[in-house]
Amino acid sequence: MNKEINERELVLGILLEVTKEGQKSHIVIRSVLEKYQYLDKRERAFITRVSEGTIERMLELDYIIDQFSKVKTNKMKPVILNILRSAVYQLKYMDNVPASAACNEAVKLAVKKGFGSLRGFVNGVLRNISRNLDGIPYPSKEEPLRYLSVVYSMPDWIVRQWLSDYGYETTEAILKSMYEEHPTTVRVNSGQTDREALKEKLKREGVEVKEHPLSEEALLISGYDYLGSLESFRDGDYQIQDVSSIEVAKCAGIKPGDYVIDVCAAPGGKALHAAQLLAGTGHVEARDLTEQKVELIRDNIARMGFANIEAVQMDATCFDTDSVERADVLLADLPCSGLGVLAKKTDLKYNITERQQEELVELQRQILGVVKSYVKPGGTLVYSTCTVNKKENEENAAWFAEASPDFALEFEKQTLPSRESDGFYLAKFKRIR
Ligand SMILES: C[S@@+](CC[C@H](N)C(=O)[O-])C[C@H]1O[C@@H](n2cnc3c(N)ncnc32)[C@H](O)[C@@H]1O
Repeated sequence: MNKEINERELVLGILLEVTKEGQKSHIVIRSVLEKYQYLDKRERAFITRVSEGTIERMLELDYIIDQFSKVKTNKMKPVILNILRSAVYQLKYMDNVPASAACNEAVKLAVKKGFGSLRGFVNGVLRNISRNLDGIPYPSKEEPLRYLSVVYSMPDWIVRQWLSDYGYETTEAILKSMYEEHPTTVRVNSGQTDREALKEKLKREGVEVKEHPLSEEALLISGYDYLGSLESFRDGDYQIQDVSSIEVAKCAGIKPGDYVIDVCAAPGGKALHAAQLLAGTGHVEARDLTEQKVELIRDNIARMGFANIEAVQMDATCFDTDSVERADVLLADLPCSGLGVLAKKTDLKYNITERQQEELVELQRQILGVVKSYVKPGGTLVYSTCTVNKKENEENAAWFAEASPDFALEFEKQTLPSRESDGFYLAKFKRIR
């Protein structure tokens, strides 16, 4: 590659943008790969793997560095800290990178970035870690919170909440699943094609494709560059949607001719599924807060080619008199802390706080309190989130049932994150009078 800027320097730039500027990692990585189009496949894969891996394992990497450095990570200059982090990631998790290369390249990069005086420090810390990789003193399992937080690089407050909600074994299973491979799940647009035909079409496009073990409507795809380059995607043969989220429209009991309102619909996964289940009848109103979000829904409607759905800009916290008792089915897939999709959104765990979670619980209650009157007597309300914790999920459903005697909880389901599925929660309510 062009030797003026090498792949480790690009990784450093990505890490600095994510950790210092608070940018989202997948966006920063994508824009670097777009800017440096001339990179070959191997270099692109290296940049993606080291950047994503370093961010994903950041708490563990900092813990390791702190075991071997007199200057602690919270006192280090961001450039040096991020050079060390990505080098330790290569040492610990990338067998195909020789230890000498990880150390030497880190030292060279520190010098190139104007930290020549720290050359000995960077070299010393990394050689020391490299020599002792197999004997790193991790926290003891006797301290489950600290142990799980360091080993799975998860902020304390999230581990504490999961331990309290689900116990040790389940918490560790959730944390482990974050590090398994997660191919993309797509829901087949059955109005237009079927699973067999779509499988063949995807294979012809060079995509690796498997049937989803948990859903007859879904396929697992991988090995593609980006979705927009696939004709099958542009043709609207499928929609990206996790199996857990496919359950929402499925469980809602949608019948031909129904009026469906989705109050938080962008980018449109569940609303489009509802439109598909209506098979050309009825109507879906897919709402979201901003025009920008509504545009995303419109793009997907156009791509999937449904005529029985429209996207509308509307704030779900504001009462809409025209909607009162209008909906046979109301979907309330509300903004949430997203703890069920941390495997896919690597940096979210460092950005979401317990305080924000509390605010989200309030927002969820506020929205539910407003939109419940849009449900017809006898109609259905499905509350869902892509998160994993009782406050936003079971406790909110219990609050809603208590505060709304005209609604009865029919069932609720918490799906925990796993290889095959995101973490997801849904509660189905019937309006009984
Ligand atoms: C979990 S996402 C919805 C995902 C969508 N249901 C799907 O299946 O593709 C939550 C959505 O709520 C929207 N939102 C947040 N606050 C809102 C509000 N006050 N009114 C309407 N939508 C809101 C966000 O813009 C976001 O698109």
